[in-house]
Amino acid sequence: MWRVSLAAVSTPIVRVAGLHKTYGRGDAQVHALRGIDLEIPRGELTAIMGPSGSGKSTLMHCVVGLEKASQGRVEIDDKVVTDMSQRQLTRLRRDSIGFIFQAYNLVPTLSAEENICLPARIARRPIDRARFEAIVQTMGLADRLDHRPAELSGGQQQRVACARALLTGPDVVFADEPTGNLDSSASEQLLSFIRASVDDFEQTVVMVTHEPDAAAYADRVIFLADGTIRSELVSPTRDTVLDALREL
Ligand SMILES: Nc1ncnc2c1ncn2[C@@H]1O[C@H](COP(=O)(O)OP(=O)(O)OP(=O)(O)O)[C@@H](O)[C@H]1O
Repeated sequence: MWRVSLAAVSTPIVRVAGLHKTYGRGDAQVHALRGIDLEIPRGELTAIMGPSGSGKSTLMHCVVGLEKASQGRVEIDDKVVTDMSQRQLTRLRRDSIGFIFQAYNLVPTLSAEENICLPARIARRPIDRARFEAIVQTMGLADRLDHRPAELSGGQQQRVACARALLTGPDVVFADEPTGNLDSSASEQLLSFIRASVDDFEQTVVMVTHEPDAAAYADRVIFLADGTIRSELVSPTRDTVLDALREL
């Protein structure tokens, strides 16, 4: 019997159409995004790559409504983000989206466990203990849960940030250079975990990265240059990513 993956048959979780973002006016105007059309499949890891200034962070910020698009439409799970009020955007980010940023944004006075559980507590959701245990075990954080962020290594702090983003099983997790300041072994651990969360929990993850090794963990890579999508790779390897980057 044919097995069809869920990602292949389901509708995209994120749809972007005709997205433009312009900063400033007159001589100081910058066209950060110049008409982006994009669909992010459910249950996949998508990487976004491109040179510095190509619009990667702007794209991610416009998709989650942290920045207001100048033109165009963004939908997340059929909800039109570009039509939402600030209040609706706050609720969307709280209930449906997980974030992993390079600056880990952990609360310094809270323990690792309290940090991981914080978004669930803010959203007044019960903690799924089985999922918590599974995530903490896979992340190798079980013996660090009582530690405050300052008592953890950079890699451990980033894994706490990752566990925090995944605990509630959000519709989609956005990660902005999640391995940016980790050494190679900490990077591999984190990417393996992100990969496992996609494979085992059908989590959807969108990750901005500069690193071909990190992009090779993805199901597909979108390449940006000068605020437009230049190319796309499915089932990337380090070498095919390097080739695509050279052609940008
Ligand atoms: N708040 C802002 N005001 C003015 N210009 C901005 C602002 N944010 C970004 N830009 C400009 O928009 C363009 C795209 O920036 P963006 O940060 O999205 O690029 P990026 O691909 O994420 O770069 P990097 O890889 O260096 O993080 C750049 O030219 C940048 O200078």
